[in-house]
Amino acid sequence: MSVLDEILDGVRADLAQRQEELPLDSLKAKAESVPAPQDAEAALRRPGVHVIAEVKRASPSKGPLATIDDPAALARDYEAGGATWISVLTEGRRFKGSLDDLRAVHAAVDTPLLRKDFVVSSYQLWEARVFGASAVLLIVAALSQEALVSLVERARSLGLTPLVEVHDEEEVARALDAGATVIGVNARNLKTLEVDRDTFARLAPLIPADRVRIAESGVRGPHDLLAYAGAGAGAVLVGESLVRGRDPREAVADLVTAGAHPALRDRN
Ligand SMILES: O=C(O)c1ccccc1NCC(=O)[C@H](O)[C@H](O)COP(=O)(O)O
Repeated sequence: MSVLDEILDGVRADLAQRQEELPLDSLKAKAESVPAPQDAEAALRRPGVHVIAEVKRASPSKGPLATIDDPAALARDYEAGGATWISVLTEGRRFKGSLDDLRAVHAAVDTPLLRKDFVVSSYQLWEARVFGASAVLLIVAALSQEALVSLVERARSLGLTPLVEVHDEEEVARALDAGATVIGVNARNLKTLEVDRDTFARLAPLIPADRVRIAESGVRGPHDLLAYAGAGAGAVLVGESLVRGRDPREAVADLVTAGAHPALRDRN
């Protein structure tokens, strides 16, 4: 069984429990009192190469990364550093995240939030909406094409920006067929968990320039942002190097400064 399959088994079990505790109709009723999400895609379409900073405690590839007792404080640092989006991992078993983290971060910052999880059901989109996300991750490798198309449409109908994640040529074609306008190329191979930063340069030419192209994983500092930008990235998604670093605000600010270089400004 692949790592992704193992993660998905746990996600489905946890989801079934939450659905039992709070039926979909009750969840939908909660959404009525939550303000509309921000236009997260528009934020990424402003000039420059954007930084998506991730609240990430642990991962299947590295195990524990950082304690993060106060995700809201970390998110405030990311916002002060100039992050365009903040990604909040909500998967509990392997990444040690939670919807409570998303709620806490939402209460603390104005920056658009990405619910970073393994979405397999529209129930999770409603959760994302209720807990304050403006965007959701949809991983092509985790979904049938029918489910992907349906979740992209449903996310948009809830005002959420779908970030559709791909790992190879076939998945790029599936993302485009599903109508994805924000596409993330994850350099982390979900079978081996190895990071190959060249994946973005290989796949980016297959993604039309009118889509937002996000380079995910393996960003260690401004030099990696600039390399991804040179290959066509409009944004980078960064987790480990920020949560393990000495000063997350400064680390985000350094990336944001690199992404705002005049040579990169008019590319989006
Ligand atoms: O990070 C992992 O080990 C991982 C394993 C299996 C599926 C997804 C995984 N990571 C999710 C991510 O996409 C990253 O958290 C994100 O791109 C940030 O990457 P990094 O800056 O390398 O922490």
